[in-house]
This record gives sequence, structure tokens and C-alpha cells, in this order.
Amino acid sequence: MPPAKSHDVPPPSHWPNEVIYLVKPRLSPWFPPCIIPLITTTTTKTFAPRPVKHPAHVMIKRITQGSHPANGQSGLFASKKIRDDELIIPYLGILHVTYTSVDADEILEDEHSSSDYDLSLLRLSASDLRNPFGTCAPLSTEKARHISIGVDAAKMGNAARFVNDYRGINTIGPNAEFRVGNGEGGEARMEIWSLKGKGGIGKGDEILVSYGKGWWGARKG
Ligand SMILES: C[S@@+](CC[C@H](N)C(=O)[O-])C[C@H]1O[C@@H](n2cnc3c(N)ncnc32)[C@H](O)[C@@H]1O
Repeated sequence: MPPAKSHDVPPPSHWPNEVIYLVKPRLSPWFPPCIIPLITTTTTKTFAPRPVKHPAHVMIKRITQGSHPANGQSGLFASKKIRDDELIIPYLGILHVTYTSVDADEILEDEHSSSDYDLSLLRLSASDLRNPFGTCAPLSTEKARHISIGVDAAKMGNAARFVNDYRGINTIGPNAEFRVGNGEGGEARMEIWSLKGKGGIGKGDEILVSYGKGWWGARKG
């Protein structure tokens, strides 16, 4: 696979060449400008994320244990002790919008619909007063539509994209979780935090979250 050409900066060790390494989230080329004010806390309502360095307390590692359900893939590990209830790393990727019709349950599929690296950042029901559908979203206004904003790290992202789910790995459950937060530039983002009240994550331990039953349910054969 040829190396990706547009890394933001040289990637950390064990980064796959074909994935673009980001230090800031990017907007999909089809991201409607009218939705940007919903994902930023800045008074100017602009999307102006600041760069995020690879945190020194995490590393990407290839998994080579036959008993690990993601054997042959990679995972995210603590390279130093991580404190209880600490921001581990923001989850960077491409921000995109998916629309679902209210009546027909029709999802307008896009390249992110089947991604295993796509997280939901914000959902606006069709009746939400903040939902700008019909005034600016780039689709027919015949039907009201729910809007979902997602962050997909399949083709571009940072080390957070390597976090695995605890199922089949750690019988005592996850040691980290996804939370919604804001970057220094005011942009809404997903973040990975160590769980509160669990004593932190030891050096060398794999960082594991729960993707949720819905994630696995949608992927059952
Ligand atoms: C967000 S990626 C995680 C990083 C991935 N291991 C890699 O190397 O790119 C999600 C994918 O990791 C794998 N995965 C994560 N947790 C798993 C688990 N508990 N059991 C089996 N596969 C898992 C699945 O292939 C899933 O589609």
C-alpha cells in the first residue's frame, strides 16, 4: 500500500502508512456550513481546531497474542501510568453528517455508514429547533430528517482509532470510556477518558472501552 501523502505531521510508531495521521479533526467536503455553529463553542461560530500532540502516555501496539480477539490487529496501550478520571486522548477523524428520514427510516448512506471507526458525536431529531434541515442542508426539503454528526477515523485519525472493546479481552470490564468534550479551539469532539473510581490504568495495560451493545448488535452475522 503506498504511503498516505497528507499526514499533518510525522505519525507515531506503528502507524499504518495507508491512514492519514491527523493532529486536528477535518470536516468532510460535504459538511454543510450551517451545521458548523452546532459543533463549536466559539463566539464567531467558526471551526478552528488547534493541533493535538500525540500524548506521551499512550502507544500503538501490534497484538500478537492468539487469545486476543483482535489478534493480528493493533491496540492502544498505556506507556505510562494513567491517572483515574484523566483525559487519555481525543478521538480525531473526519466529521461528517448523516440524514435519516422520519417516516420511512431511510438512511442516506455515505462512505462512513459501514465504517468500524465511526463514532456518533451529536444527533439532532427532526423536531429539534436547532435542526437546520430545510433551510440549509443540501437535500430535498420534502421530508423532515434527523441529523447525525459522526467522526470517522477509518481513513484518517490519530492513535485513538486503535482503542479496542473490552469484550473477550478483559473480564472485569473496560478501563476507559468515550465522553463528549471540546478541543482548545472550541470544537465538539469525542474523547477517551480513564474511568472514574477505578484507580487509573497501569503502564503497559491495554486501554479498553465499551463500544456498546448497539455497535456489536449491528455487526452480528
Ligand atoms: C476502532 S477499531 C479498533 C482498532 C483495530 N484493532 C485496528 O487495529 O485498527 C475496531 C475494530 O477492532 C476490532 N476489535 C476491537 N475490539 C474487539 C474485540 N473486543 N473483539 C474483537 N474484535 C475487536 C474489530 O475488528 C473492530 O472492527
